[in-house]
Amino acid sequence: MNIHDLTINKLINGGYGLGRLDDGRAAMVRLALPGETVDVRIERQTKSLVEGVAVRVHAPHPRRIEPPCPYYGDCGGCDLQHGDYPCQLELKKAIISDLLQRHPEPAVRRATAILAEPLPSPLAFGYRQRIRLQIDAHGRTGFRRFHRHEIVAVAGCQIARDDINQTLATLRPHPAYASLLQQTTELEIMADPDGGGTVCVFILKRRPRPRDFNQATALCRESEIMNRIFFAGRDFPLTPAAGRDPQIGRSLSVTYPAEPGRPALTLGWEAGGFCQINLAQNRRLIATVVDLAAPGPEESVLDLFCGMGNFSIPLATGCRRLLGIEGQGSAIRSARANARCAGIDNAEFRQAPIHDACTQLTAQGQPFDCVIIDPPRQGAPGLARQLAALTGRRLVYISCDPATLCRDLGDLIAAGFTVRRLQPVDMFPQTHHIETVVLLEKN
Ligand SMILES: C[S@@+](CC[C@H](N)C(=O)[O-])C[C@H]1O[C@@H](n2cnc3c(N)ncnc32)[C@H](O)[C@@H]1O
Repeated sequence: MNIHDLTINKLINGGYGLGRLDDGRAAMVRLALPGETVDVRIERQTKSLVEGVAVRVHAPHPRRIEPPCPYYGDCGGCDLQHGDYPCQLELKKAIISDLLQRHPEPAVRRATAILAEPLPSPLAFGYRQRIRLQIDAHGRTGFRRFHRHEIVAVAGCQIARDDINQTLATLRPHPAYASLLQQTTELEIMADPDGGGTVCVFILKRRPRPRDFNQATALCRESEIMNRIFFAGRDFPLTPAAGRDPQIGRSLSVTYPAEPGRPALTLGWEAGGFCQINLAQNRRLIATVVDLAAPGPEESVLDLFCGMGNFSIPLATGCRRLLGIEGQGSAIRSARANARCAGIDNAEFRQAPIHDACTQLTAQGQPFDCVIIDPPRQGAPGLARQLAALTGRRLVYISCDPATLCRDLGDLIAAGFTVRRLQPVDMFPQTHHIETVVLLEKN
């Protein structure tokens, strides 16, 4: 069933256009823009809510464009490609602003006044450092449809870096590739900027057999751009399968050249481990975090959810002492290696669940001048009081979900913080996702 002539009032978190039906129900509509009048194909509905997708636009937004990707609308990925890039930035700011304004805590609502313009990404397409393709029962590779298990087969991805698309193009005609895909559920292709090529991880249905290793070796020999192949699976760890170099190292790395006021920076991480997806924009994200944290040479810094030391390494060069905490063992190994490579000897990295580590540090009663927190999408529920106890002066919160950020800001304000700066950083062009860096100070 379709809805006709629905007016979209605004875009909300998740990238949905919000409208209201004559019967009073709210309608959340994908692929629409504010102010548009659209026909909607209903995908789900309840007594109070209808969800669907815009199938026809009668009165287009002035910044609506023809999406360049042939899979747009089918693939569940880029849900803002129908707006030009400046329009996407405006919409992302409006989404954060709307969430702040609807918060029950007046101090969160007041923070809307200091919400800065989002920092645009240097690249609006071709920026993703890695993609994860799903493999269907016929050995086709693709991305999932929106909220569906079904796969949309793709030959490439316009938001991925060129070297990733080139890798995919060289793999596709190869019989060894088709054969490996029969045993594969997911394929991750990632760029290794310093290594000058790409790395593939085949997630296998079962433990690898000698024939799989032979096929991986054949693929590496044929492809000029792919440096290394790994196998991984549910019941076995990341396993080197083939590589140009007989010593198949696990690390990938990026080097950012020196800029005025910022020394050169090399960051490495292990294949399959976390790194920010948009490496060019990551340089700006790091600069934003360092500028807001502004650690003095006599200050101590606590970096929670530190990963491979993305913020810890540049922060440690400007402070007396840094402690980084992170749950993933491979990330901690990389953080220690990154510190060694940068000649840093004032940073310590501990592998621990964040809540446990915060409880322990709070009990020790030694606050840090500055605390950095970069949690996953779920945010940091239940940590506000501990963060208040652990923070001497400044807290820098890096968030990839404005809804959980606003919830946590309410708790942090109640725990004794004031919001001083709110800087969105666009790490994910063409999608509704937005990173926000927030500076809070202890009252
Ligand atoms: C958004 S990433 C940020 C990593 C790093 N700050 C960066 O910029 O690359 C979140 C990190 O938190 C880690 N993590 C998630 N939940 C955790 C938990 N409960 N305890 C410890 N670490 C956790 C993940 O392994 C991941 O490295």
